[in-house]
Amino acid sequence: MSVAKKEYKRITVKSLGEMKVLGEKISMLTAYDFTMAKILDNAGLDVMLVGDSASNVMAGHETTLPITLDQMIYHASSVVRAATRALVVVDLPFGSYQSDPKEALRSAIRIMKESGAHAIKLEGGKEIKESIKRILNAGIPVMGHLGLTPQSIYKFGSYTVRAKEEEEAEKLKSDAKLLDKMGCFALVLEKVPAKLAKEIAESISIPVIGIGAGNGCDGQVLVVHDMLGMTHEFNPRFLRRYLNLFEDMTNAVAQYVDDVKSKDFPTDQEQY
Ligand SMILES: Nc1nc(=O)c2c([nH]1)NC[C@@H]1CN(c3ccc(C(=O)N[C@@H](CCC(=O)O)C(=O)O)cc3)CN21
Ligand SMILES: CC(C)C(=O)C(=O)O
Ligand SMILES: [Mg+2]
Repeated sequence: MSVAKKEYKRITVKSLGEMKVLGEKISMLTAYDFTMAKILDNAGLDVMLVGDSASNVMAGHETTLPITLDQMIYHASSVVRAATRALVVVDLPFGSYQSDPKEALRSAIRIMKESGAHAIKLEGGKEIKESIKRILNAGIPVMGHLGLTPQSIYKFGSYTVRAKEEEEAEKLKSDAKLLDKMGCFALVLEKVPAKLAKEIAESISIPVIGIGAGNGCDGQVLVVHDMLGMTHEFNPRFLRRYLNLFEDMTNAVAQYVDDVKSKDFPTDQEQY
């Protein structure tokens, strides 16, 4: 069966729902800064996620927990300035929404107001139901995130595959249905069995965007520095590397160091 491919001038949360219906897979990557976001937007990426993985990738922290709301807004505003077509979604960082629904809404409003982003994402299901409701009631589009939820790493103790056991799988399915029913526009499923992710994608109306969740999802997301091969020590099975930039950039910088030391750079043509 062939499906009509639609050209989108600007991706909206509605476009993603249409893509699911048309069977057009959704492409999403993280973005944390203007220059990278320009490249992603220009390349035709559908969704740019200002992930709290900036805590690891940008700031060098071990986990996503330390990054602050102010820091997320700084990254998000840089990405928003680069986006002409892509939808920009921003992670609510750890500690900015778990206390109570009012705090969650305040944090979401700050992101929308101060960065100009189009939507927010937060981790969790039933436990944060009231917070999600409040944010949705304010007219802010919400993307869910279930499965491996890195903000709860100390509860689980490792980054292993989630929902392999029946009980956790049932909770995941019911959380996914809840997020769909409440009116979230999409859902990220991280590191869960492909069969389960496919079953969920087929049983809910909103797009399911997977990371390590198999090809039955309605879209895929990766951390951009991982797929470009800049983070050479991060090697999960779900990661496909499209470049080996760690190596290429190391060689380029080493060459520059050599050229400066050997006085090869700058030449007459490279000075005034
Ligand atoms: N660079 C980067 N990429 C990511 O995908 C990412 C981050 N940072 N930071 C926040 C979260 C953490 N994420 C993770 C972290 C670890 C694995 C993982 O598979 N780790 C091990 C296996 C761990 C285990 O099985 O115990 C691996 O194979 O590398 C997956 C996603 C996804 N996010
Ligand atoms: C891996 C994606 C889904 C994420 O939440 C992040 O980059 O923070
Ligand atoms: Mg995140």
